[in-house]
Amino acid sequence: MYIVQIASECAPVIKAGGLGDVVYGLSRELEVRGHCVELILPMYDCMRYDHVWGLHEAYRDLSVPWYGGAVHCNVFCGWVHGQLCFFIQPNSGDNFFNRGHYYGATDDHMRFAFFSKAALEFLLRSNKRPDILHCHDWQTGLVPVLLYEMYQYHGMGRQRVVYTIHNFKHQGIAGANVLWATGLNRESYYFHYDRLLDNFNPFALNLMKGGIVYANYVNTVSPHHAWEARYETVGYGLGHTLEIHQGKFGGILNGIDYNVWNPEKDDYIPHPYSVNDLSGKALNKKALRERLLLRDVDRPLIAFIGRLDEQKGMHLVHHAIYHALNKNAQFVLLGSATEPGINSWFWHEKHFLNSNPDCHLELGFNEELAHLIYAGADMIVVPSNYEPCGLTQVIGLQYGTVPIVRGVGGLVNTVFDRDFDPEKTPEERNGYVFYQTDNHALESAMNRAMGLWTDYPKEFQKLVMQGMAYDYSWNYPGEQYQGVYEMVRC
Ligand SMILES: Nc1ncnc2c1ncn2[C@@H]1O[C@H](COP(=O)(O)OP(=O)(O)O[C@H]2O[C@H](CO)[C@@H](O)[C@H](O)[C@H]2O)[C@@H](O)[C@H]1O
Repeated sequence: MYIVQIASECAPVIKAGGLGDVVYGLSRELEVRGHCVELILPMYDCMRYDHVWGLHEAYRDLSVPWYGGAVHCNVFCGWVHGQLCFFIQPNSGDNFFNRGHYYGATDDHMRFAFFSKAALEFLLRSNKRPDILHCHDWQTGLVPVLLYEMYQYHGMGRQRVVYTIHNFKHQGIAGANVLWATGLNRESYYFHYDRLLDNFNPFALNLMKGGIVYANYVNTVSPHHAWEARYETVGYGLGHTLEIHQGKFGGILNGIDYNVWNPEKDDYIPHPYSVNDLSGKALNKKALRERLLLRDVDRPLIAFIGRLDEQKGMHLVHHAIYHALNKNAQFVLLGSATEPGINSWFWHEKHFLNSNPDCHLELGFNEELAHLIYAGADMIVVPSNYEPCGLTQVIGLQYGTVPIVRGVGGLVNTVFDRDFDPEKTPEERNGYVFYQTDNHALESAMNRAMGLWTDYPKEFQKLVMQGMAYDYSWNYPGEQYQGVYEMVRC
């Protein structure tokens, strides 16, 4: 099959979080399975150009209709660690992708509406006719709308869309100007409950809802979150829309790319190791301590890696730091916040804990340090409020770092409590799970993990090895996506 992924991120060239990992990892897996895969991405000024090989102009002066006129774009082409990618660079006074950041501008809905339109225009003009367009999150929710309402009449009648939702919280709320800019026009047609009208705001369009309504298949990134999105509040108002479209909605658990996340051949860690010989892990712990100026003592080291966002359970992350220190463990946090209140809160904590020899807070985005933390830590906490899939616990398992997670979303599908899991045998369990959102729930899970590390080190090592034995590669999810593509293709 010929598959084109249209997305706002692809690791490592454009990565704000897990979306980038998934777009890259899934594309590689599909290529290994013999499919032809291409990516269309925005050409941001701040992307990691050092991760693109052979960047060259592929299409000059692509004229993208926009409002009554057109925006002229150049399309560049290059390889991101073996993956062929097209980058769209608009030449307009709006400077859509020259903002010094990926997201967070007040006109994000216009930036990505433009990107969706430009991606389709590029496919049309360059005579590319993929079997499948795979779109991700609200940024590309307009692609199936434009395809079905416009582009199918220009010779793209055989293309089918799979739409993957990585986070229901951000839905792309827009006004009528999106319709006039993209040429969809007909306000009264689109401001309709059955189409793009937001389920709660009668004056707004919802781009993610458009993706759900118009795509041929819709999924989120774990089976449990697919259930939660329909029946609990984490669908952020789209539960009823999912209910209406339940026949084409499901959950496919993410994988991780074992060529990127593999302690046996990770270039970012000084001491490779494997489940058969864990001695390198202890050396990485030492290297991590040296790098972050932590003292080298016989204590467990607990980590948190992730966006500092309300989604990730910030009050519990905060409590985990102090509870670990109270219990004579060490704590390392790597994260960045876009929300100013959370940002200043954690900068305050960082200053407060700066001279503590058992704790380090690294505020910012640092891919290389993330690898060393996964390799050097003993445990990783993921106390999320909600979590569509979660990659940090899965990467943790692969690196022999025991996850301590809250039992929500994809965390339920990937982590099985060592002491209490109702379905897994003791030999199949791989971490610790708590359910409530209060400090005591987190403490009880952390205490059980730290207790095992301190009092029963052999048992702890067994748990580490059981976690490393899990296969969370793209192999199985790749097969599932392939099945979905086959189901919807013409
Ligand atoms: N400061 C930092 N420095 C370096 N690396 C950092 C970092 N902060 C995060 N990362 C990395 O970014 C990724 C984050 O993965 P998550 O699963 O937490 O994704 P996120 O919540 O962004 O995305 C959403 O999409 C993904 C993919 O579908 C879902 O798993 C998830 O539940 C959903 O919320 C990991 O690779 C992690 O190592």
